[in-house]
Amino acid sequence: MSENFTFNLKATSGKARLGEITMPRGTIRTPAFMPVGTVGTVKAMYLDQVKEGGADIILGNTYHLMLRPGPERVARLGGLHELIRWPGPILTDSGGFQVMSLSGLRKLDEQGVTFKSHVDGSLHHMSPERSIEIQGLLDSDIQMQLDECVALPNEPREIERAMELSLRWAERCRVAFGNQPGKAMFGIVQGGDQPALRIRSAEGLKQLDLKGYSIGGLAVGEPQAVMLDMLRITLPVLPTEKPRYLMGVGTPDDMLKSVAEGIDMFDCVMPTRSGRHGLAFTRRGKVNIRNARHAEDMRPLDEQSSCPATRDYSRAYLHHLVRSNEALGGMLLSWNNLSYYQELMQGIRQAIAEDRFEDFKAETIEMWARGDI
Ligand SMILES: CNc1nc2cc(C(N)=O)ccc2[nH]1
Repeated sequence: MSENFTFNLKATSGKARLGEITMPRGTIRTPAFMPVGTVGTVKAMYLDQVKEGGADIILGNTYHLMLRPGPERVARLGGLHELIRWPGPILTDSGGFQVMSLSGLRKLDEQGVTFKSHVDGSLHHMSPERSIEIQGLLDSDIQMQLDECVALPNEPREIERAMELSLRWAERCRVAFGNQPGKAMFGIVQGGDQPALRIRSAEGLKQLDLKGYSIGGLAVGEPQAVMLDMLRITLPVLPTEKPRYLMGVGTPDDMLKSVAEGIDMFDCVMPTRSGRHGLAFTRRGKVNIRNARHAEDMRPLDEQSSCPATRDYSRAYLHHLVRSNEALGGMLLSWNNLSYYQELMQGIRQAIAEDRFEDFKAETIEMWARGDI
């Protein structure tokens, strides 16, 4: 534990980095995968399971929490950690991405965004300052600047406009965040698939001397090769002694290749969302448990796993639960998938510690290439 936010780079293997973020609420082993706790719950999971499964930190979505239960109410109830009973670090996004993807966006200008709630149609305005205020009311440990993330492909002029606006909002968020020793505010690099804009965004954020840097504006429809190219362009510009967080990513393949470029933190709804839809992630690839071929297969997903959902339940039973739309189906597969994601992150950290990450990456991708088993 530390009364401050510190990042300790412990080892490298190529460009892959092994590190630790220490904060008052706990230590985050990096590379880290952050389960998404959208509205104060990692869907279909008990947070004890999330913790025991290896997660050091979870993510909360500001957009959802500001609409329900509301930031002032969460503050009255003692903050998000108290409310949801998660004692470890929580990272909150700014709300910007989901305002633009989920709400009825009404207006976006220099001051911020005005939008209609997808819950009850009520009108809301969020400025950079209000986003930081909300994240403070939630008692968030790592807070994100408000930014504008544009979809790809897109016009370079539009990408540039959104990137420059996000840079100005980063400065306003930095001022609004002030000085909170045990907490951090991360800037978000934008710039789409335009190398010069990515560099300008990263250079601009570096001037703000932030505690960490997110790579935004990716995993929004572009090919994986474009995403990786943007990492190769952006990461060398950022300070090596600060953590880098790739937002919304991703599949095991995405994460392995992004760690190889120097990413330290990930978040993605993939393991939980796909678990609820019957897709299991295992060491030997994906298993679509809805497929009829599992109907009488009494093998577990992986008898060698330490996760009860993976080791103790037959595919036949999982198939039955998912086909019957039973809640337990999504619960067991979410548990399996998060367990696999954390097992993968632990394998990544161990491989970097032993300077054999490239081999680990190749072996893991090859195991996956064999596909459904
Ligand atoms: C699922 N893909 C994804 N891309 C993201 C980009 C951002 C961003 N702020 O640029 C946030 C969340 C994101 N999720």
